[in-house]
Amino acid sequence: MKLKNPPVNSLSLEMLTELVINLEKLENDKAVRGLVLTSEYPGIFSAGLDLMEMCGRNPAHYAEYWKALQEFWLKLYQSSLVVVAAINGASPAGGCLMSLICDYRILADNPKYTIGLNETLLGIVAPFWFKDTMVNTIGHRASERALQLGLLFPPAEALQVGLVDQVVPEDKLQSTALSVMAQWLAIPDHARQLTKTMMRKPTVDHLVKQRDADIQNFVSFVSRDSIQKSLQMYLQKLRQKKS
Ligand SMILES: CCCCC/C=C\C/C=C\CC/C=C/CC(=O)SCCNC(=O)CCNC(=O)[C@H](O)C(C)(C)COP(=O)(O)OP(=O)(O)OC[C@H]1O[C@@H](n2cnc3c(N)ncnc32)[C@H](O)[C@@H]1OP(=O)(O)O
Repeated sequence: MKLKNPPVNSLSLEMLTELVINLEKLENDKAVRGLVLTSEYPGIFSAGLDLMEMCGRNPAHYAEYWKALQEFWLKLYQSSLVVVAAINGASPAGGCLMSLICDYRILADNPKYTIGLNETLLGIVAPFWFKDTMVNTIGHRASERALQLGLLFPPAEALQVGLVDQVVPEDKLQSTALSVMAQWLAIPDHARQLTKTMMRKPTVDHLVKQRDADIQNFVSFVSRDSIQKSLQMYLQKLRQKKS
């Protein structure tokens, strides 16, 4: 599956909705057992959540957006397919989250392709289920440091901390993803799927129990004037970078 939402594959409401529909189609197709997630645009895997969905909108919109993001996370995290992320570009915040919920992550070796949950740099806070997903991958201490500092790791550091499973030359990314997929598909589906469900259930249950409260938290947090100001300033900085 190739992410395709120019210019930076930000996760807009429309993009999240399409991703969920496509995932459902693949899940229901008996001929499909695995999925490689990559970007149509080498250089950018995904810029994460679409900041335009979180700026200057009304509470009903924020609630709808957050629910769509939860839905996407729940679908992909619980997918019965083998999901391999072939990360061919920068992968900040929601882009990193999307990689973390795959079964295996391969990052192309390019110093520009940084990955991490950098929410604090925007003056916002990664919600508990982003944090849980990261802790499940790299452990508590490394997550605490990475989350507080909003670290974006270049490939060698991402590998060292365990945020990705492999770093490979850019021209070997897709072929490596296919050989990793072959290795995972050699395991009987039912045994692998039950194991995945068992490993992920506590994290899934945590969000499912708190879903409505989490939406309310997001809406009231993002509606604050101070948060709106931080997001606007961040967007301005991104735009000024060009000039
Ligand atoms: C205790 C209480 C707790 C309560 C908690 C409750 C709830 C939690 C609340 C909030 C949590 C919300 C979580 C958010 C997670 C996120 O994902 S936020 C998004 C973070 N993303 C980023 O920081 C990435 C920003 N982008 C970049 O760094 C770069 O764009 C890039 C991806 C590295 C690409 O660089 P490049 O040089 O190629 O492109 P440009 O920078 O020139 O960008 C082109 C164009 O795209 C716009 N843009 C970039 N990123 C985004 C984005 N994420 N959303 C929307 N638009 C984006 C950029 O502004 C440019 O636009 P243009 O100038 O109009 O062309």
